[in-house]
Amino acid sequence: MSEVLDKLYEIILQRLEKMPENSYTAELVKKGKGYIARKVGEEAVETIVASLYEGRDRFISEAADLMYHLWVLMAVEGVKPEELYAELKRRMK
Ligand SMILES: N=c1c2ncn([C@@H]3O[C@H](COP(=O)(O)OP(=O)(O)OP(=O)(O)O)[C@@H](O)[C@H]3O)c2ncn1[C@@H]1O[C@H](COP(=O)(O)O)[C@@H](O)[C@H]1O
Repeated sequence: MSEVLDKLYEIILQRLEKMPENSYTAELVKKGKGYIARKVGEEAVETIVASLYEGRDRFISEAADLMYHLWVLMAVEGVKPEELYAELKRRMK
C-alpha cells in the first residue's frame, strides 16, 4: 500500500530482532512501550506546534518523526501496516 512505510516497518522489525548498538529504534525499545507511547504523544504535540507556528518544512519534519514513532509502537504492539491499511480501507466511503 505504501512502499516507504512498508520498508520502514521492515527495517524497524529487523532492529527489534537484532537490537544493534547504534540503533535509535533499539534504544527506544529498551526503554519500553510506555516510553515509546509517550514519544508518540510528544511528537504529536510537536507536529501541532509546527502546524500552527513553524511553517511547512518543520511540519513535514515533525509529521515524519510522528509517523516513525507510531510505526515503532505498532511493531512493539505486533500490529502490521496491512492491518492499519485494512482498517482505513474499511472506513473509506
Ligand atoms: N525514520 C526514522 C526516524 N525519524 C526520527 N527518528 C529519530 O527520532 C528522534 C526524534 O527526535 P527527538 O528530538 O524527539 O528525540 P531525541 O531527543 O533524539 O531522543 P529522546 O531522548 O527524546 O528519545 C531523533 O533522534 C531522530 O533521529 C528516526 N530514527 C530512525 N528512523 C528510521 O528508522 C530506521 C532504523 O533506524 P535506527 O534504529 O537508528 O538504525 C532507519 O532506517 C531510519 O530511517
